[in-house]
Amino acid sequence: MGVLDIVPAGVLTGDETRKLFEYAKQNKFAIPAINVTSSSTANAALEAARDAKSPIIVQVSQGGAAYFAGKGLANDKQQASIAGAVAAALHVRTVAKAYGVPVVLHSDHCAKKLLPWFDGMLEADEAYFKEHQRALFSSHMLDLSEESKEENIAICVKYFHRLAAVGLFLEMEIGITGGEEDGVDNTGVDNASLYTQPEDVYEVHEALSKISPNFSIAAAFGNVHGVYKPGNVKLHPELLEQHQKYASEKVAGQIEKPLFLVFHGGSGSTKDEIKTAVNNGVVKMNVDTDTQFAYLAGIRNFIESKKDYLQTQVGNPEGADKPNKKYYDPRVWVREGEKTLSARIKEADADLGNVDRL
Ligand SMILES: O=C(CO)COP(=O)(O)O
Ligand SMILES: O=C[C@H](O)COP(=O)(O)O
Ligand SMILES: [Zn+2]
Ligand SMILES: [Zn+2]
Repeated sequence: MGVLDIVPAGVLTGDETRKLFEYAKQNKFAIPAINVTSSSTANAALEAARDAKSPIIVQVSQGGAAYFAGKGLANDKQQASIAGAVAAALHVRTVAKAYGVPVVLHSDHCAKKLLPWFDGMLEADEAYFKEHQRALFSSHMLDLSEESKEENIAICVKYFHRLAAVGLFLEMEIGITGGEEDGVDNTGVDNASLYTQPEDVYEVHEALSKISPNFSIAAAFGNVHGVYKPGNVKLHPELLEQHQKYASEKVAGQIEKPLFLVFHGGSGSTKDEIKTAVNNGVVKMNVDTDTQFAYLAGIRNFIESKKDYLQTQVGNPEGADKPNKKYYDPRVWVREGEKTLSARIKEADADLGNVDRL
């Protein structure tokens, strides 16, 4: 019995996403969520999943989606971020089945000021639903963690009705992820808000579970975006156990771990931290900074080692008349980045226990 006995290959619906997360939680593994910015990075993520024989989450941030559409486009009304998110989704949809793996197609953090981006994606989901009886994406994230708890939950509830109507899964954030995301600078936030309280997590669960079971919670446990030298913010994945216990008691102990939890800021985390998080019901871990660095590594190494083949179109150490086309063709050097990116994703799969899961 494996994941493909539960959900199909290709892009999953919200219901299928929940079934996948339920299976992952029961079997104590989690799925990496990789931020992609192009068809090249998306393909590398799918390739890693195929090689690891595992499901994958492919996601776009607001800035990543704008990049997908093209940095030359205006984005004053989020038009590039909307078009890029749709383009990324259609690309992944078109090729996912060929890789033979289940894919959760997701959008990353959306703060209050970026809601027009969310609205645009949701309109695309609703249009796609009319034609195909399923939404374009599997899932979206709302991140109202900068607002009051009341407003955060109220906005999530409002949107969750609309998401549920077209079978979408929702990820929400309560407590703040430190570091930076989409121009929201959380480097100086108060330390307490980096660690969410069990009562607050349960309040979210209570409000959202009345609408649909298809949601997850990114509760903060000292998470930080980016990789920095060790500082005073410490990751405490052991705190997540309290959220599960508190929620379990509230639902009269019918389920041991009622919550689907999400781990933001996966880059730079230790294997032990990841293991503890997964044991406490984390089903999704976001990795961006480490995969950005991994994509660079293959390209950088290629450019350095082939330096003398990349200065002129004709002429290299093998002869003044030798053509260099097979070195400067982007399919050669970008491919090197795809290989190192794919390798880093497979490392995340191993850390999360997401290997040989099909
Ligand atoms: O949480 C993330 C995306 O939402 C990724 O964080 P890192 O860049 O620290 O891996
Ligand atoms: O939110 C964190 C993700 O790493 C997205 O980052 P980004 O906004 O630079 O694309
Ligand atoms: Zn946030
Ligand atoms: Zn994040």
